[in-house]
Amino acid sequence: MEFAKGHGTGNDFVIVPDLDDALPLKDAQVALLCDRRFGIGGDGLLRVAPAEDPGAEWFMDYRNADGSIAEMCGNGVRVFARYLLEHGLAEGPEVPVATRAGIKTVTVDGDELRVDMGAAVFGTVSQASVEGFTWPGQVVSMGNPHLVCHLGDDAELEALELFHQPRYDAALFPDGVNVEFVVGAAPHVRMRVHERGVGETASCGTGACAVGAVALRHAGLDTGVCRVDVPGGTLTIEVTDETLYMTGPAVIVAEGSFRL
Ligand SMILES: N[C@@H](CCC[C@H](N)C(=O)O)C(=O)O
Repeated sequence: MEFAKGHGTGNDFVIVPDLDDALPLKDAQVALLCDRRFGIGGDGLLRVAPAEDPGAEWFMDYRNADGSIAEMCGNGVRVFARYLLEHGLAEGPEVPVATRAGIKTVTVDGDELRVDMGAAVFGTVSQASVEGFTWPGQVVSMGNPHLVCHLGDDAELEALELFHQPRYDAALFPDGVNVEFVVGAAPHVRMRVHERGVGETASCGTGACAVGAVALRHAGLDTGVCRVDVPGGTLTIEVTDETLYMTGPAVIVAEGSFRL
């Protein structure tokens, strides 16, 4: 089986080209491919399959490292577009990608890629707990679910123990949730994230979108730009009247074959 490996701000993915849609991967196969000791290793897997939607040629079949399906992956869609561009499967500068959360258009922006992610949808206020500490959290949908919690300072963010899934209101999130922990205020915030179906990762694109949108809203801004630092780098979030753009790097680091 051919594969490639890529990452966006340290959020890494196994890429499986399945151009004839002949390789529907089972959960256990995805988990093996993403295993860092027994497989290739990745926070998730991107299967490149033909799109059914006429607005895009390719569908990003995104799976979390545990094999579970998620609606959307912000770093993944940039890495997916980079793969298409490098393999002559798309021409650019605009690359429409079909996802479970609709078509996302990725645009080449110098060395980086900019994605029209669609507007953030704000929900209720809930809470998340880690090791007996509880923070209020803003619910945000970027196609997939997020809970954005603000912490007091950098020391509190550094000290956070994210080996385990933060506790959350399971009635509100029956399918689980990605939890972001943030310090700072717009136009510049820092975050760590615990991803549903993965664990703590070096970055989460949809999480950074949710965090940037919340930071701008806290600053009383309906539109604007917010820099979001993640452990693996920096993503830039721009909120306009119509939509939300995320800009950041995406690189392919390896290609090879794997015995499944
Ligand atoms: N890392 C991703 C998000 C991947 C999906 C997430 N774990 C979920 O289950 O919703 C990103 O860059 O957005």
